[in-house]
Amino acid sequence: MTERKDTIFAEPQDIKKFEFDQKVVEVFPDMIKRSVPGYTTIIQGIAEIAQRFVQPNSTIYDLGCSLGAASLAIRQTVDRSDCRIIAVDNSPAMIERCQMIQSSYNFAMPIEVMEADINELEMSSASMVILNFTLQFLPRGHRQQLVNRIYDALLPGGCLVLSEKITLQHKDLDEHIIDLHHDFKKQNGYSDMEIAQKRAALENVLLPDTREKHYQRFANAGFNQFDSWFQHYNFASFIAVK
Ligand SMILES: Nc1ncnc2c1ncn2[C@@H]1O[C@H](C[S@+](CC[C@H]([NH3+])C(=O)[O-])CC(=O)[O-])[C@@H](O)[C@H]1O
Ligand SMILES: O=C(O)C(=O)Cc1ccccc1
Repeated sequence: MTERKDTIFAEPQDIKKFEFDQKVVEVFPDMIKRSVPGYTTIIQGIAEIAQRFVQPNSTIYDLGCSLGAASLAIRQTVDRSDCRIIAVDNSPAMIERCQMIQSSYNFAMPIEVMEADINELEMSSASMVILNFTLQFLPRGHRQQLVNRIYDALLPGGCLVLSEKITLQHKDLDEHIIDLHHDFKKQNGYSDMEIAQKRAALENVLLPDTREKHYQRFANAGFNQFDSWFQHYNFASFIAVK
């Protein structure tokens, strides 16, 4: 096994931990597209899934919405005036910019942009809940309770779309896929130094689980229909239906 390049530049304890601050907000659309393989495809897929699952007189929750890319894609394709989107994030900088972006559009479907911790958010009458690369930033001890509460808030036939960075079950294969992800970042213009520093900054901030762990949480919450609908390297999206 060749020496991993990303251990040369950065000692985790020397790098400031990653946070969703104003500096990240300014570069976020570019950053996430260049860092997450398949991000644009996933956003488009969420909009198409919404066309099948959004029910009349219901609510859609976009949890950890950032700038609201998923909410905007849904409003552009479903746009029902009898439904509403509640887009939630606990980053003041993200919420301020998300509010500006969303209010610049004129859709029939209203959106409420809310600064809150999703672990404390009351939810109800949901036909669709989106966790698009958000659960991975919550402490692992909080994840099952959130998935349980999402299940309880969903209407019968409603769905949860969960997109996550994942750890592959087999360590050697996981290492290969991590390298392929880093190659993806390099192809998108990041240097070895930038990749290593981001990896160190995300250490103990972004905590990926295995696919099997996500499936276990779905089943524990009460979902009996769930599977993946997209994967590119160690980035996957799952759908669970109540
Ligand atoms: N406890 C919390 N409560 C609320 N928000 C939180 C919490 N923890 C983290 N966040 C928020 O979750 C988001 C994760 S980014 C989501 C991308 C978006 N979904 C997208 O489809 O573009 C993913 C990424 O950057 O890789 C950030 O905006 C955090 O502030
Ligand atoms: O997992 C990674 O290496 C990332 O860079 C994902 C990511 C993308 C955007 C903000 C934070 C983390």
